[in-house]
Amino acid sequence: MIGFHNYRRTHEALQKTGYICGLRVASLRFVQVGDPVIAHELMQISDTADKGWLYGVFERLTTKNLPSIFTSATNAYWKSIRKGVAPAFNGGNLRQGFSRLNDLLPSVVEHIKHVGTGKSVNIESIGGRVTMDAISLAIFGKTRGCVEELSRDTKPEMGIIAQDAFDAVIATVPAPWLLNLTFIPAVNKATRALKKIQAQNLGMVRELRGCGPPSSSLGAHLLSLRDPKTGQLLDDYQLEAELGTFFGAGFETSTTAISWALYCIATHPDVQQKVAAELQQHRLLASPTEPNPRALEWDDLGKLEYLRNVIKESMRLYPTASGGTLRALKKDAKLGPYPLAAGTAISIHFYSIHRNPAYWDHATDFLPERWNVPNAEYVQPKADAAASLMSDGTSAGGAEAEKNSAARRESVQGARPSDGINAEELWKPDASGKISQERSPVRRFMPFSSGLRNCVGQNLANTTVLTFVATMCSHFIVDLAPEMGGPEGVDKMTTLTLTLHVKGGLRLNFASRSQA
Ligand code: HEM
Repeated sequence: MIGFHNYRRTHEALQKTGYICGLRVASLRFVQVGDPVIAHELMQISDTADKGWLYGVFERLTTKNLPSIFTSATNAYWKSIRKGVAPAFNGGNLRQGFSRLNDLLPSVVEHIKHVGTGKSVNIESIGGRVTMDAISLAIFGKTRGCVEELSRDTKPEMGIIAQDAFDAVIATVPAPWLLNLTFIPAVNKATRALKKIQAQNLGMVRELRGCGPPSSSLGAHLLSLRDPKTGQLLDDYQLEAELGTFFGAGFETSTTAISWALYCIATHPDVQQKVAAELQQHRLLASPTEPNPRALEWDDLGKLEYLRNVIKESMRLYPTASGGTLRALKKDAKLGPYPLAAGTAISIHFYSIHRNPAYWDHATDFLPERWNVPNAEYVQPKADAAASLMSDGTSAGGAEAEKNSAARRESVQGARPSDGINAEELWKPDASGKISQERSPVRRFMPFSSGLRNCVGQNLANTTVLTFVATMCSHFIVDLAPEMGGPEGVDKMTTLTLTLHVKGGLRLNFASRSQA
C-alpha cells in the first residue's frame, strides 16, 4: 500500500492535488485524504463508513484468522470488546501502572549514565523495553523483564518478532495468496515469522490464564470478555487475537512516539532549555549540586504543561501512525463533485493532515507554543479559507461548491473555542466503558485517530511517553548523535512500515546533568 510504504510520495501527491486524490494499488482503489474537514465528514458518517474488509488482512497474524478489536468491522463483536476493555484504562489503573513504571526508571537512568557522555544510545531499544514493560504491567500486573535486559541494546525480542510478522502481512496485502507459496525462500521466511508470533501470543494467553492478573487490570478485563454471538467467554484463539493486538498496537507506536519527542527536544536547544526550566520549577531537574532531584510523581504529570505541549507537537509533525486509518464506504457517497461508490476505500493520511498549511500556521515548524491556544486540536477559524480552497481545488463548480464550502464553514464555526468545549475532556477516552461519539468539532490533530475507532490505549500511551521523556530530560541533556548526520540524515532514513521511524534506530547522546 502506497500510504504505508511511501508516505512521502503520498504526501507530495496530496500537496499537488489539494489534499485529496485517488490512487490504485493493483486492483485496490483508494481515496487518499489529507484534509481534516473532509476526513471528519467521512469518519463521522459512521453508518456509511467503517473499517470494513480493509483490516481483514491483519487477521492473518492470528492462528485462526480471527478478528480483534482493531481489525473487526464496526459490528457487535467490536463494540462488545471495546466496551469490555475501556474501563481498564481508567485513572486508577493508569496511576498504578505509572508508579510501577516509575520504579523501573532509575535503572534506565543508571544504565544511560553508565554508557557515558559522548557515546550514543539507540533510544528505540531503550524506549521499546520501557514500553513493552509498561503494556505488560497494564495487562498482567507485572513486567516482561525487558528493562532488566537493557544492556542488550536491542528492542525486546517480542517486538522484533511482531515487526517481522507485520512486514510479512503488509508485503502480501495486494495478494495474500502469495503466503501459500512457501517454496519461495522469502515467503517461507514470512510464514515462519507468522508462526512465531502466533506461538508467542498463544503462549501469553496461557500465561494470562495461569497467572491470575490483578482484578482491574486489562488482562482481567480480557479474560472476562464474552463473544456476543455465543455468550461464551472468549476462547484461547480469540484471546490470542486480542492480546496480540494490544501488544502490537501499543508497543511500536509508543516506542516511536518516545523517539520522536526526544528527537525534537534534541534538535531544538531553546525548547530543551524551556523543558529544563519547567522541570527545575518543580524541583525535578538534576544538577551537579542536586544530582538526585525528587522522583517524578503522578500529580506532576498534569503540571508539566510545556513538556506535554512539546510531546503533542512532536506527535503532530511525526505521527507514529502516519499512514493513518482506512475506512470502507458502505453505501454510495459524494465528495464535492466526485461520486464514490460503495466499497471505496478511504485512506485518512494523518501525516498530511498534520502538515496541511491551510489548517496550521507554519505547518512544518516545531512550535510547542501553538498548543497554548485553547482547543488547538480542532480546526481553527482560519480554515474558512481552506474550505473555499478545497472547493476550488477539487473544481466543484457553482451551487455544489457553494454548498460544500458553506457546510465546511459551518463545521469550522462549530470548532471555535467560544463554544466552550474542553478539548482535554474530549481527548480522554471514555473510562466508564460507554462508547463515546466524537462531538461535532473538526479534529485536525489525530495521532490517535478520531471518532469511534480511535485509540483505546491513548491514555496509557500518553502516560508512558510523558513519564519516560520527563525522566530523561530531568537527568540528561539530549543531543542528536553525530553519526545520524544531522536532521537531514534523520530525514533521509525516516521510513514508514508499521510506524513512522528511523531505519536502524535513532541514536542520541545523553550528557548527565549531575556531571555537567
Ligand atoms: C503513542 C502511542 C500510540 C499511538 C500513536 C496509537 C495510535 C492509534 C491509532 C491511530 C489507532 C487507530 C488505527 C486505525 O484506525 O487504523 C489506534 C487504535 C488502537 N490502539 Fe493505539 N496508539 C498508541 C498506543 C496504544 C497503546 C499503548 C495501546 C494499548 C496497549 C493501544 C491500543 C489500541 C487498540 C486496541 C486500537 C484499536 C481500537 C479500536 O478499533 O477500537 N494503542 N491506535
